[in-house]
Amino acid sequence: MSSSSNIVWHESHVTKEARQKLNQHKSAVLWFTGLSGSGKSTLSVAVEKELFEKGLRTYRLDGDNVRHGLNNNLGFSAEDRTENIRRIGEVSKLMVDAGLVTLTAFISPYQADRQQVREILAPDEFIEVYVKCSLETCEKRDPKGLYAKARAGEIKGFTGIDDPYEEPENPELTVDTTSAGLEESVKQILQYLEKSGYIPQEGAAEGGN
Ligand SMILES: Nc1ncnc2c1ncn2[C@@H]1O[C@H](COP(=O)(O)OS(=O)(=O)O)[C@@H](OP(=O)(O)O)[C@H]1O
Ligand SMILES: Nc1ncnc2c1ncn2[C@@H]1O[C@H](COP(=O)(O)OP(=O)(O)O)[C@@H](O)[C@H]1O
Repeated sequence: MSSSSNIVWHESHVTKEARQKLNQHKSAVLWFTGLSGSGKSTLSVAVEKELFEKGLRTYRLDGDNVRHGLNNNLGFSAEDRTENIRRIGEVSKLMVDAGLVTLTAFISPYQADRQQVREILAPDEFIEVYVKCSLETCEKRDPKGLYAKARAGEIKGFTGIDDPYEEPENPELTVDTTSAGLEESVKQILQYLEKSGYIPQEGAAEGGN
């Protein structure tokens, strides 16, 4: 809920549609959600690289550039996670307005918070990608050694250990990284984006009808 009053939205002459036309592609958010270690960062980096090389205008938001800056006053309580996701949702919306394909990589453990982000965007602007991975596999990977710390009681309220993760109810896409390798998962996401008209079909003639 906004606490500001007497604020009037100032329309820009350069619209989102004009920016999309200039960029020659739709703008949207690819919202990666999943447990720590499921592969959100790895996948978003790899997918962004592919999109960038195809000539799309992209930007990636993840913990390093958000929790160390914009959200450096937030921790991991339920309230702080909700505020974290709310701000990231609003920043993503601005980026979509700027014509970018935006990729976000946050645990975003609560269904209601993800739904809230979905609702501030148009239906085809929010693509929820559930990076599904068993806790057992995430814990085995433990790329930052945080599961070991959580199990040892050195981190309290760690997602999947003693804090909840609510699985997406109706994601646009689920990639199961327990069984699939990185290349296969990237391919699955790119195929979805092609099929849904966000990027040109592989092999389609350039400038064709
Ligand atoms: N308590 C607790 N629970 C979960 N994760 C923790 C915690 N403390 C620190 N970390 C590290 O912070 C990263 C998750 O930050 P997010 O901003 O994605 O979290 S959230 O969406 O607000 O829940 C997460 O990074 P990823 O491993 O990339 O998911 C962890 O490295
Ligand atoms: N299919 C896959 N997709 C993404 N990462 C994978 C996959 N298979 C194995 N991995 C590995 O899992 C780890 C995931 O770590 P990371 O991307 O930091 O996860 P998160 O951002 O969700 O915490 C990396 O070491 C990555 O190489």
